[in-house]
Amino acid sequence: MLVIENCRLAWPDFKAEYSLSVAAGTLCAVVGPSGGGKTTLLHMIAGFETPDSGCLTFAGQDLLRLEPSERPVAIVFQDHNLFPHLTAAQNVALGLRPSLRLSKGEDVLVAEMLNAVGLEGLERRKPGEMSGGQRQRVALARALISGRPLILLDEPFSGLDPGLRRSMIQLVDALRHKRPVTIVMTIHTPEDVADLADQMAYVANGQVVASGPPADILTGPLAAQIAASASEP
Ligand SMILES: Nc1ncnc2c1ncn2[C@@H]1O[C@H](COP(=O)(O)OP(=O)(O)OP(=O)(O)O)[C@@H](O)[C@H]1O
Repeated sequence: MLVIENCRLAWPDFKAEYSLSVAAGTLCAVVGPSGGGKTTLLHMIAGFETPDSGCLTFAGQDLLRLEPSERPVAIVFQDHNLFPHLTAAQNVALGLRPSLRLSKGEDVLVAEMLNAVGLEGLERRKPGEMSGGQRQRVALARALISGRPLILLDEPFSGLDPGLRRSMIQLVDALRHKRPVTIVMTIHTPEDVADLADQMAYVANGQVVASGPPADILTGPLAAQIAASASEP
């Protein structure tokens, strides 16, 4: 279980106080208006931002005592942060061994992960030789192969066309059923994830205003606001 309790952050122009619980092995979609604090929430979980007060635990472990690199967290950003001079296989392998010195068994794991995300045959391509969707698959594979149990996806598929976006979300859903991971994903298009997410959290003005089953959130009192934020450019 990921538990965030009254975690406060304050900048001159933005104040946040987050409280949210996400059950282990579930997919939580974070929605809400632009500037509402979705990315900041993920950055805080990953350790890029430190709350002034509050509690943040995962599987009972106090994450606030850990450096970002020590946290059981892998994060995928919208711009996916791939290394342009490395092949798809090497970019994925970084999630396993930052030195890229892989054992034979680890080579096999990388190949299996590339297959799992539908990139068989493209192992030797560099990011510049792949489509946006293929690059996102590499970034996803790198996060998943890290073996870290908490995966944070920050608008990972928003640059893709609607059909590809939906199929990437289905891929995330399929992969999480193969290996138990807890996923928190920010998304601008709640309808893409409504039938797959276990939980939806609406974040606005630096707070989790509501959280629950997607059907309840999408048809509840916030329905109009969620629809409005989904139609923002
Ligand atoms: N390091 C920082 N210092 C000061 N302000 C920051 C910092 N990081 C984020 N903010 C502010 O926090 C607010 C929330 O930003 P955030 O990126 O979390 O929103 P968001 O909901 O993810 O928006 P979007 O949907 O547009 O990506 C913004 O006003 C932003 O300017």
